[in-house]
Amino acid sequence: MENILSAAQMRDTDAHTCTTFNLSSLQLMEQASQSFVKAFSRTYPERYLKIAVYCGTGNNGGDGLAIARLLYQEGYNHLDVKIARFSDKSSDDFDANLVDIESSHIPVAELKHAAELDVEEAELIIDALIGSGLNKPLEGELRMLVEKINKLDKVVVAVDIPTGFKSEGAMKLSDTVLVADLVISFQRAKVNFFLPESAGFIREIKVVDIGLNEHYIQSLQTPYYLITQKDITSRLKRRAKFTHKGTYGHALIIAGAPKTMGAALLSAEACMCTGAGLTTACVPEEGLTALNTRVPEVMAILNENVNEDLTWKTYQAVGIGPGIGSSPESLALLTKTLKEYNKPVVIDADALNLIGQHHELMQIIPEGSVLTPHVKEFDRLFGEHVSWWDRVVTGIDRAKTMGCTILLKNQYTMIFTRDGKCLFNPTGSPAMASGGMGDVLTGIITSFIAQGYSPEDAVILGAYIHGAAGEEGNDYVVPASSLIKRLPATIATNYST
Ligand SMILES: NC(=O)C1=CN([C@@H]2O[C@H](COP(=O)(O)OP(=O)(O)OC[C@H]3O[C@@H](n4cnc5c(N)ncnc54)[C@H](OP(=O)(O)O)[C@@H]3O)[C@@H](O)[C@H]2O)[C@@H](O)CC1
Ligand SMILES: Nc1ncnc2c1ncn2[C@@H]1O[C@H](COP(=O)(O)OP(=O)(O)O)[C@@H](O)[C@H]1O
Ligand SMILES: [K+]
Repeated sequence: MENILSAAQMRDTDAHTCTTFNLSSLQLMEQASQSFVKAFSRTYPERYLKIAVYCGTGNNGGDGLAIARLLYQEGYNHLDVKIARFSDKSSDDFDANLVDIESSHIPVAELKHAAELDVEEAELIIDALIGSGLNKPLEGELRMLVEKINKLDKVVVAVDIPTGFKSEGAMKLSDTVLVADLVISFQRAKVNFFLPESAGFIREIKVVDIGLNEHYIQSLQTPYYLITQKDITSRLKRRAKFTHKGTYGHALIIAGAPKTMGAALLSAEACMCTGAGLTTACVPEEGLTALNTRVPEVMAILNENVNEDLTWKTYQAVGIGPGIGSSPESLALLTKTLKEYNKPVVIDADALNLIGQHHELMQIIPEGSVLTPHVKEFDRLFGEHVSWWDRVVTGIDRAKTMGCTILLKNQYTMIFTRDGKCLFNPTGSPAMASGGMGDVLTGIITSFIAQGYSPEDAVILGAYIHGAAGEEGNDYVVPASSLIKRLPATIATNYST
């Protein structure tokens, strides 16, 4: 997994890299600027583009000056630099790059006040006003300048971080940020890039290697990690020769009510398609014909017969919740499951809402269980939150105190682990934003647990494979039932070779 660093850790890495690689900070700035220019010219290869580079007077501004010089050398000759000099302070590396640019052919203008910005002829603006050095919300002249640039409606490419955007900590949609079409960010994505509030400020992100000391970065402690494909290939086990259905576990999916049988069908079919050796669905009698017709591979237990027909030790994994509703019978079935199945349970949807209404059930959730809320279910369980950052804080805390893995669904689904980490899943697509998708995820995770993966590994694999299957084909929308059909192939392509 890739660890995600705070702004302070990035600064620390910057200094450490200079020492260990025997580089000056100015040389590191040059490296960072070269990496930016390489990525920029791939995205915007037209050399006739009119570009304005807006620079602050810190190191982000220093990068901006070096980038302007390098772009000019690359043939981007319709380019000018505007320096927002709203204070007397400037960094040494900014000053050094200013000397270089002043001896070039690039026009440089200094703005002492935001009001001095009149017309902007450039089609594209490079934002090098402030990066990771933001120390308070934008105010005064800089805020006015950013608001003015936002109104120009130009294409904006941010250096490292958009001006005004915090690397970490709670964000508000009302914050003033220079809205970026593209952020070319240095070495690591920043935590807040993965939270939904960023959508209002950032359209696309590219992370470029600027040659920081990776060995050192990986030694840094952080709760935030990004899951990579390697984490999946290293976890997924092949189906070996001579194995049989008994090798891959028996999963029980407790789901569905007369009017929401689809949830049970989706969840049970996803469980089967993810590779559980056997899948049984516990459903109401009204759903039996649908189940037998739609997924003949899946066996059934009827809700009304659980007391006679259900033997817990038959099942290596249990998932409960999709479409069970909130009836007293569902509450009783949930309570029975949590009390009697003394191994981890995958708890989703209505089961989470029932726990939200009957908080005493929290106490009997088996150790190591998996909770898979979407945002509303998360808030019903743990209280209202005003920002996604606050949910991250709560998720980390609750997963530790409950001894459970909590998966909070989103574009970048967050997985809170029992040892206090927050893992971001990179796969998935807005094509997946349609009903039934979460029911499929429950089936997938339950299936991986039945096959012998630890609950945490099952959640990591489940979130990644679910998202990867949703991305395939780049479709406008992926109905949940179509995603299920892709699962066997998606899993196969993620095996290590
Ligand atoms: N780490 C790395 O790996 C590498 C980092 N590099 C680059 O360095 C960047 C970080 O540079 P940095 O630390 O100098 O901070 P930076 O973003 O220029 O901002 C500081 C300036 O902003 C000002 N300021 C702050 N908040 C403000 C506000 N609300 N409103 C108004 N002003 C405000 C602050 O003023 P002050 O508050 O101190 O008066 C100061 O002048 C990083 O993003 C990357 O681009 C690469 O070159 C090499 C590798
Ligand atoms: N924009 C998106 N990007 C990535 N994944 C998404 C997106 N929208 C939805 N999903 C995924 O689809 C699933 C939706 O789950 P949920 O809201 O519980 O659906 P339902 O209750 O209809 O089954 C989650 O796993 C979520 O991560
Ligand atoms: K910036």
